[in-house]
Amino acid sequence: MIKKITTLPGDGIGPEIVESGKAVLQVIADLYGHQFEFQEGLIGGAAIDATGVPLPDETIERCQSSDACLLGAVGGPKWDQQPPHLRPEKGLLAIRQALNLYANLRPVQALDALIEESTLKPEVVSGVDVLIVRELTGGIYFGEPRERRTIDGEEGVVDTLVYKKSEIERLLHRAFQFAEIRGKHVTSVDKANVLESSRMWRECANEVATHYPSVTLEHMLVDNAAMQLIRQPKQFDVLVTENLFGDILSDEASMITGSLGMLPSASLNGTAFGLYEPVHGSAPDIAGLNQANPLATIASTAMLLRYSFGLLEEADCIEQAINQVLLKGYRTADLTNANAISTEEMTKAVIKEIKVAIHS
Ligand SMILES: NC(=O)c1ccc[n+]([C@@H]2O[C@H](COP(=O)([O-])OP(=O)(O)OC[C@H]3O[C@@H](n4cnc5c(N)ncnc54)[C@H](O)[C@@H]3O)[C@@H](O)[C@H]2O)c1
Ligand SMILES: CC(C)[C@H](C(=O)O)[C@@H](O)C(=O)O
Ligand SMILES: [Mg+2]
Repeated sequence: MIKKITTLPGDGIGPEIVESGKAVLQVIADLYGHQFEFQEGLIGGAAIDATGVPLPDETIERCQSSDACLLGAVGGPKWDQQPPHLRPEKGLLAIRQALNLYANLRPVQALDALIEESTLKPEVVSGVDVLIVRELTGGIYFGEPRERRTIDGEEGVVDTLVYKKSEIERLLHRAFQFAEIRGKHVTSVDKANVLESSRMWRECANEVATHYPSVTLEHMLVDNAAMQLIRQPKQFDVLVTENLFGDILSDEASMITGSLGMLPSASLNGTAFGLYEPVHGSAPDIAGLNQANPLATIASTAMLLRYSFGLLEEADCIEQAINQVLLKGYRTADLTNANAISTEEMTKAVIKEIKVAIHS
């Protein structure tokens, strides 16, 4: 099987962690007899520096002509003062929109090996398995107008939250479909006590729920959800929400796992194609130091194999290898204060476990 993968390293720690993900994919290809063809694309600050724009057309074309993409992260202080259309983050938003990647899966699993590293109590964390399904191509991230303007004679600003009903419904269907094969419970998170968009979201959730009789639906206001995620995360199975709420809640939920460096994601558009990336950003504070935790990116490659290539055994193999290295006590600096290993060492440790698993 020949599959084309476009890597988009981006900025900060992006190139380091994408290198890790690529190395793991290559080992899987070698050991299982697959052929993965890699090509690279420019995005974010790296693209701005090289071409003047955060998402060159060539990058979109490369992604469109591949079976899946693996992205590192974009952004950094170097570009923070740029106008909006010349910011690295614009490249990320634009690729999500160009490829119609509306469904963003952000699984949050508490691994037994990291129970002690979580900021929450072991009994609260143990066994947590939440799938956050975040809407990724609509909402306040993309609505127009968005501008500075004079309001009542003074300097003001406008951002706009827009959703079409069909955009909400297609995402909710995905969430319910995942719940059907998981814990059969959907928590739809909104701010229906204030926002009209949330009131429509709630109506859509109620309607979509009628198509999935085996799944229970609960509505939760986002402020309460932020608290409940920390108080009792095991009450959640699938948590579905709009773009901005999903962004914030997933970073919060990462602390259940012990580190933001542990959270993978898949961005899907309803076809087999997907873009896979860690939930975290470009971590400018540790960029280039070989300190970043590569496990979120490596876990994203497992999602890539599962969702875009249907390679379930291979995906499981990567996830088990991650578990094994953590059980053996390997930790990058985000997970320990003592005896931290480097990005490269962690990557090698995972690859070694994959090889051991396949040869045993
Ligand atoms: N998907 C993306 O490309 C993405 C996501 C979030 C933020 N960003 C961008 O990244 C830049 C920095 O943002 P930020 O500092 O708010 O968030 P961040 O996620 O980059 O970093 C937050 C903190 O977590 C740490 N961290 C993140 N990933 C880590 C890893 N793999 N291993 C170890 N530690 C890790 C960082 O060192 C930092 O202390 C900004 O320009 C932001 O816009 C990009
Ligand atoms: C960098 C930023 C645009 C992005 C987002 O808000 O979606 C990031 O925080 C993420 O979670 O992928
Ligand atoms: Mg985010």
